[in-house]
Amino acid sequence: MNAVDCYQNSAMTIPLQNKLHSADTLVLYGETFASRLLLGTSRYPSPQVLENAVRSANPGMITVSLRRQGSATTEAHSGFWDLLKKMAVPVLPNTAGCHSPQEVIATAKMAREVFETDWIKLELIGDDYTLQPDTLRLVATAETLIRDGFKVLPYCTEDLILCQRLVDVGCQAVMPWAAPIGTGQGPLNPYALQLLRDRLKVPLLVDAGLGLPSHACTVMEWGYDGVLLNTAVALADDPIAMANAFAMAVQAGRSAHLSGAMKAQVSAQASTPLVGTPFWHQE
Ligand SMILES: CC(=O)[C@@H](O)[C@H](O)COP(=O)(O)O
Repeated sequence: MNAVDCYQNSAMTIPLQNKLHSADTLVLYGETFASRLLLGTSRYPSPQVLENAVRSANPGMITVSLRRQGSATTEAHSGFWDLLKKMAVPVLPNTAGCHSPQEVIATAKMAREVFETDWIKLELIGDDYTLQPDTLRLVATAETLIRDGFKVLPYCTEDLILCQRLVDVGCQAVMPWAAPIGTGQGPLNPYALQLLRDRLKVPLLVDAGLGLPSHACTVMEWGYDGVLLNTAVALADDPIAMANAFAMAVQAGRSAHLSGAMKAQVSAQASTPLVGTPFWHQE
């Protein structure tokens, strides 16, 4: 028995009856990832802080904007590409800043060459003020990319039918927002996000708008498979500590989800056992 298989304190060692939690990993398009937290690489105070935050979070993937970072061939940006390679975390290129399907497709193809990966986070912006995705053109764009061999992770709203259509055209995972990018407001529409989780069987990751570890923990408790976030870590006073806090929150939420939470009760239920009945037995 190893350390993962048991719970220990000074008085006793308790074998875990269910090993599900230790074996639990994020699987997307048949690939397994080390963590359910995906992290963005923008807006950090310095490359060193970015590197340390990534090490602190140990994310499953880091997402990178080809358009925002510029070409790896220009001297100004080559340090960033070197840093990405040094961190040795799988890269998820994104199409941030693209406003048309044509821009998205050209950017995705360029990213595939630069990063030598078929993964793409599909961002097709429909409104510059809210950075809301262009929901009307998203599905067809995703379909084009999938036909071209990309593993598409679409950033979308929490609309059930939109997400269903993305799955219908071949997206094996969907990434609804919690709130507009960079706002840190947390899940603004818990009803729709939970409904989505109930209705769709594919992996779902919340992408954008998370501001606190508790937001990440909450969506993981709902059964979301992962989260993608950037601003909440990059703009924290201590991004390295915050990266770790998010990593722990994601794990806590996942573990709580797998553990089966009690049902909330309307009225008080005595938790102090009656004499002679220390355990509750289901009939
Ligand atoms: C980096 C990236 O991909 C963002 O566009 C993403 O949506 C994260 O959003 P937040 O910065 O709100 O976490």
